[in-house]
Amino acid sequence: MTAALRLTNLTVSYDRHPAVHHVSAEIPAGEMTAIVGPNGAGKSTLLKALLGLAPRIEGRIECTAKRIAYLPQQAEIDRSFPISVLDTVLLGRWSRFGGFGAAKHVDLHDAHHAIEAVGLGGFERRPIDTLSVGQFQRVLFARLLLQDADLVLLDEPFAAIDSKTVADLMVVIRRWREEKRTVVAVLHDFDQVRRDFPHALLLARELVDVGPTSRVLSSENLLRARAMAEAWDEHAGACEVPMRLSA
Ligand SMILES: Nc1ncnc2c1ncn2[C@@H]1O[C@H](COP(=O)(O)OP(=O)(O)OP(=O)(O)O)[C@@H](O)[C@H]1O
Repeated sequence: MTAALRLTNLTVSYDRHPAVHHVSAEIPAGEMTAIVGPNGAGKSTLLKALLGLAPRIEGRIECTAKRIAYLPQQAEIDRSFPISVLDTVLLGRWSRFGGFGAAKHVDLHDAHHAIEAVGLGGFERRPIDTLSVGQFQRVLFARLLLQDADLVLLDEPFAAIDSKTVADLMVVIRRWREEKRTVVAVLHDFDQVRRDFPHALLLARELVDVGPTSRVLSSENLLRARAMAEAWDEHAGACEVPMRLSA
């Protein structure tokens, strides 16, 4: 197995309180991996650490991907400003045309294509604050398509999304896999994970298991994850390196 991501003894903390603790794991390249675990298990924090967005990271993250795309939870996105569907999707190319550059013909072509691919043809001029949650999630997927990343990180992509939209967006995710891109998604629906994601990482602040989904989501592991999450001391401090006494 080629690893897209290798985590070694990764600890991520907020204000010196660890949210993810001593995690070592490999995520296979070109595969679909689900990150699962109870509420507050550290799943979103782990994704943010992979992007370098977490405040304090110890341990090691090795990543073979050149381009990473990230879909945050919808609740974290402010869509109250007046920007159209097309312009939002074009932001996926922002790193190529820069803050003051104009989108090229090819970018516009790809944006229209991506909007069609997520089933939103005809919505190009609609302001994003007029869209339903499911329609807006389609827009965000179209933006991911434009990013052309080899590692795609999705944080709860299907929260509050109906089954038709989930099915349509799963088509996009499966296509990424066929194109040998690596997909890592935080998910809560175990049935969906068992059905669609061959690999899983079960987190309860610490790693419970990582590997084939059928093994990782065993009832023993799920019970263990729940017990570990319930026993976690929210106020625990960061591990201190023992002070060495000099003679
Ligand atoms: N910005 C932050 N500042 C301080 N603590 C935070 C911050 N973000 C998350 N935490 C804490 O880190 C812990 C892990 O949170 P995280 O959001 O990573 O869990 P999660 O597994 O994604 O949860 P959920 O399934 O509920 O979305 C929680 O105790 C949370 O309160």
